[in-house]
Amino acid sequence: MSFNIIKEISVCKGKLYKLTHESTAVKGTMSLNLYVPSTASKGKIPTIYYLSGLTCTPDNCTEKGFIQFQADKFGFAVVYPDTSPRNVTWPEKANVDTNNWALGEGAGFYLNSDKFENFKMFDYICKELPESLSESEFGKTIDFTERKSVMGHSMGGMGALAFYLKGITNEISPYVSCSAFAPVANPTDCPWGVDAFNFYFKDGVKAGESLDPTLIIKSDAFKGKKLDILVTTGNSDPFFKSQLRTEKFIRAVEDNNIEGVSVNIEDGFDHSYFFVSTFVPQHCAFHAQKLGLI
Ligand SMILES: N[C@@H](CCC(=O)N[C@@H](CSC=O)C(=O)NCC(=O)O)C(=O)O
Repeated sequence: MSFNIIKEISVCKGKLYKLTHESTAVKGTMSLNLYVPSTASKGKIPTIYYLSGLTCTPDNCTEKGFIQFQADKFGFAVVYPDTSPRNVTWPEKANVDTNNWALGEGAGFYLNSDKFENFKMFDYICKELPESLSESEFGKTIDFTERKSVMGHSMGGMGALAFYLKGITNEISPYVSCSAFAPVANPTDCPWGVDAFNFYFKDGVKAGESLDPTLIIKSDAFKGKKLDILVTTGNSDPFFKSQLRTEKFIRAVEDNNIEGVSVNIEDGFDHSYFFVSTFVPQHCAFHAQKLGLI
């Protein structure tokens, strides 16, 4: 077994596994949570990967997202990865401000840094993690690699959108569907994204363009495409104007005549897990339908 089971917890009708494993991509020990639902289905159980936001560990959404109820209802497994490598030894000359919660640990931005060797979260989430999870290791047969969808919040919403779109163009193994809560939708044009790309890439923001959902979706490769994306953002989110750039994403979708992308701006909701958990049932039903579970 390549994963250490730190804890097995009864949650809803299924089991939550708190896991660690040694990652080659990030050159260190990574933590994650896995929820295995109660489903009695004979076929393989599909998987939703949940990508968290800035400052999160695998536990934030596990404890406050209430996805487990939906996983039992529809019959999917949920993988909650960490948001960065941990216990990083920074090069002295990098002069990293470890008090900045939007960079470094907890803020891996789902990219492959060419400045810091541990920060290869793109490779870790898209390749190493699904390929390392063995389908029969956790008591049921789970499809971690093919019948899979991706969901994320904020920085993780950016990751979810970028990964899904890169799957469509066959740069990585594809996801069936994508949903995002308050995603950082145009990171090359907001302070979190600009700071992160300048921090992680030698070429700064230019190198970040290939991970920017708004820039990807407005490219010729997506003209007139039919996609399966659901985005929900609250208009009382304190980051709505300064960081999320939802309106730029909507315009890119419209300008490129893309179908199958729903963006809902919900009145009065903020950026917290009160907001996320409110819309989790809707997002899970969307994925369940696309994954053929309903
Ligand atoms: N410094 C604050 C704010 C950090 C914050 O709001 N993080 C969000 C994601 S923001 C974009 O990626 C989050 O998910 N926080 C965790 C939670 O459980 O709410 C702080 O440290 O709270």
